Amino acid sequence: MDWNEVLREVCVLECTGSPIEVTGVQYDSRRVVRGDAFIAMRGGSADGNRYIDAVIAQGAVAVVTDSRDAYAKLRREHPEVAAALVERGRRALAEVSSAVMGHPQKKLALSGVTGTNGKTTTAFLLEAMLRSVGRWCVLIGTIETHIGDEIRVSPHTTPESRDVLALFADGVRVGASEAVMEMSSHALEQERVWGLPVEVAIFTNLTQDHLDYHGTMEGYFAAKARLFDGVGAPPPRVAVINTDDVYGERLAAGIERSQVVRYGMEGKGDFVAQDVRMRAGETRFRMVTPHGVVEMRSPLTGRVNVYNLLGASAAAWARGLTLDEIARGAEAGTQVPGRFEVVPSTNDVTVVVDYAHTDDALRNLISLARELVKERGGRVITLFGCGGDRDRTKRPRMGTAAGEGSDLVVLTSDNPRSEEPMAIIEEALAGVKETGTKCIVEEDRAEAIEIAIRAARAGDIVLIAGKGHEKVQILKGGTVPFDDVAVASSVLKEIA
Ligand SMILES: CC(=O)N[C@H]1[C@@H](OP(=O)(O)OP(=O)(O)OC[C@H]2O[C@@H](n3ccc(=O)[nH]c3=O)[C@H](O)[C@@H]2O)O[C@H](CO)[C@@H](O)[C@@H]1O[C@H](C)C(=O)N[C@@H](C)C(=O)N[C@H](CCC(=O)O)C(=O)O
Ligand SMILES: Nc1ncnc2c1ncn2[C@@H]1O[C@H](COP(=O)(O)OP(=O)(O)OP(=O)(O)O)[C@@H](O)[C@H]1O
Ligand SMILES: N[C@H](CCC[C@H](N)C(=O)O)C(=O)O
Ligand SMILES: [Mg+2]
Repeated sequence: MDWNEVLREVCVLECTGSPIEVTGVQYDSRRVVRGDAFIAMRGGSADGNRYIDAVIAQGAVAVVTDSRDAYAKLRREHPEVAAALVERGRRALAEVSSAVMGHPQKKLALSGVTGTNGKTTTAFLLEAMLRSVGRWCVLIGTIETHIGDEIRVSPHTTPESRDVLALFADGVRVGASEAVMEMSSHALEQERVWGLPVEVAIFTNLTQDHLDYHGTMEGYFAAKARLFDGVGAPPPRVAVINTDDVYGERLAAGIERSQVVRYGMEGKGDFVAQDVRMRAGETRFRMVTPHGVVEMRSPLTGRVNVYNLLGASAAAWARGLTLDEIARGAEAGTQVPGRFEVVPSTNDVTVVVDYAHTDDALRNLISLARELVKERGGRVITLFGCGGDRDRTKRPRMGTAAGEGSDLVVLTSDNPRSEEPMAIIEEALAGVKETGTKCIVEEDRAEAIEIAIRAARAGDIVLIAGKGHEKVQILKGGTVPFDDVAVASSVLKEIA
């Protein structure tokens, strides 16, 4: 595409260079090939401007930067390359990518999901509902990316705008008409979603996480709330909000330019669940809405999934589905990998792998487990760890949450990343100790899983929390394959 045409759509402060053709866009020097435009972005650990010489050597024909120094150097040393100076690199990345890729975001109806917990599950459910009426979707989120029937690995929950737009373009090529995307607080803050026209925005809840990045709960809330203002795009047409959540209620009260649809279980919303009946592998409830009442049935387990079903249903309604279609789609929504996933076994111990990695999620998970073992008089054994290079203040809180509801806690590692595993464990242990619950510490996660399962008696439930679908353990020395379900499964076979 003609570079001057591209620049017409970008907020440019200054530019130089003769007309050229660009064939692609990259923000990571390692991915640049001949004919690309490179957008240099300054980040927390690297500076794209440092790679400008390298990308030119690799064949980049245009370079965009928000650094005046880098721009001046470019003009001096590489006059043959088209250069543009912009206010903000990430915004330019979205604008350039959109122009080069032919604005794929305009060809899809986009639903965006944000909140601390439940984004992945809600997105999967909404996709299932849309698919059940024959609409082809692009799904972007933590576990995997779907382009219609094709499944790809997700490097991030919410990728950079360039990658989102490339996935949208692939979706359009295979006939997708809808996109469903998780929008993490990191992505909203960094404007990875700049210029995406969100049709329906969903807010699931807000509880403590990621304070290492956002500083305070107010900062974290402000990042999530940006989805509802529109990030380089108009506000969403419909805002679907869990108003049982205090932050959700605050958010809803401040919205003026979108249609607000409230959901919850406490009777005051538009989409409300009544008469909830739950057991392992099945949840039923009556969904009362301004448009009628429908019986809902889902293979997902637990109260948190009632919320996820309500949010997805309200969004599906906003996308034009009838209540009967929504109920059929909910029934078709299958197990989300690593979310209350029961490990198959012939033992009379139930082992569940779940992605709970905040104190709120742990509390919900443990109270659900407690309800399930109540009748058979079983105990709840909870295994967890806390991520390294992530919010340290949530560690003791997670410890307390695990200790309060469980009969036995097994404390271990969960992606220590650059940190010392035992130092993370100590911080979480302080929280468990406050509760007085017995706690076994075992740094090695595979050993810890074995200890937890071997400690269980008939009728008990073992919760393996924090890693869910993840297939690796990230350690200082490198990343190694690791799969909670596979490890638990082999222990269960050994003791069968
Ligand atoms: C804190 C955070 O969000 N960091 C992300 C962010 O980093 P950054 O802006 O600091 O960028 P940087 O790594 O310093 O690099 C600056 C620029 O130099 C470029 N570069 C860098 C090296 C090189 O050799 N060549 C090169 O061109 C990079 O591509 C980038 O354009 O942008 C980078 C490029 O996209 C991401 O890789 C990086 O994710 C890091 C690894 C990360 O761990 N992110 C997590 C916290 C995250 O984003 N998580 C949320 C979900 C959280 C949840 O599930 O609750 C997510 O949306 O995935
Ligand atoms: N609506 C909810 N409210 C509270 N907790 C929930 C809810 N839905 C799921 N959970 C808990 O949170 C865990 C993660 O769920 P899910 O993956 O759907 O959330 P997420 O917001 O996508 O998380 P992440 O930000 O890490 O990608 C689940 O395994 C479960 O323990
Ligand atoms: N995607 C989230 C949750 C990861 C959960 C846990 N497994 C961890 O590594 O902390 C994050 O990157 O913070
Ligand atoms: Mg997710």
